[in-house]
Amino acid sequence: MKIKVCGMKNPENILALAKLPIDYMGLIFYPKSPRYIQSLDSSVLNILPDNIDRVGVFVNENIESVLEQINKYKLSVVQLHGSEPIEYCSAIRAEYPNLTLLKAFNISEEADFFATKEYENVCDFLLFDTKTPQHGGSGIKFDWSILNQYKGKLPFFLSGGISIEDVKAIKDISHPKLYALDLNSKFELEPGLKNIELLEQFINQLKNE
Ligand SMILES: O=C(O)c1ccccc1NCC(=O)[C@H](O)[C@H](O)COP(=O)(O)O
Repeated sequence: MKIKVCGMKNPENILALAKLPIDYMGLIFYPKSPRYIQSLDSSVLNILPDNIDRVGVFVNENIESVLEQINKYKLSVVQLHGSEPIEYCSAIRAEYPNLTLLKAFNISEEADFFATKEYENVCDFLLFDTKTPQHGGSGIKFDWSILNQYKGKLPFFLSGGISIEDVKAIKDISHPKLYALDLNSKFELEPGLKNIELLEQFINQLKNE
């Protein structure tokens, strides 16, 4: 199972996180988020090893700005966390054919999976997060039993309030399309500052115990 840690913005914290066996590091380009990276110097990311993908998280951002940030931060993954339509995804895909596109869906009931179907041909992954007004970073879990109703072809990231307490429940999920876990606010000392030891503990419990 792959691991994404989202909402990084502190240079020392990024440096420390880069030493953990994670697969994706998320940077939030949404000004209303307390994890908004604002003016992070992009050279801070030079220390990231090649095996950690840089994910840019955007919420209904204008496409020009997304393209600009892809260039500036050398993003290899774009996570669209708002209500971006198919055409929006296609426009980004047309500019960056090799970019990995991740479309987030806020889930509260089975019917929320219906809308994922039309994204199958333009995105690489889905991300299922909890439905809340602030789009993401809520620290709230949705009912994971609903996942059984997801029959789509794209693999997904599981997101929304995942904590160290959830290791067993995660190991019990047998969905064939579960690809990665997305960790965020339940591993923070403050918004945007991760507790590296707690993350390490989670990863060890998930992978070794
Ligand atoms: O984290 C945020 O502040 C955020 C705000 C607006 C849109 C997306 C945001 N985060 C994106 C993520 O991928 C988070 O990891 C995901 O929402 C889960 O967060 P959490 O519930 O805190 O584990």
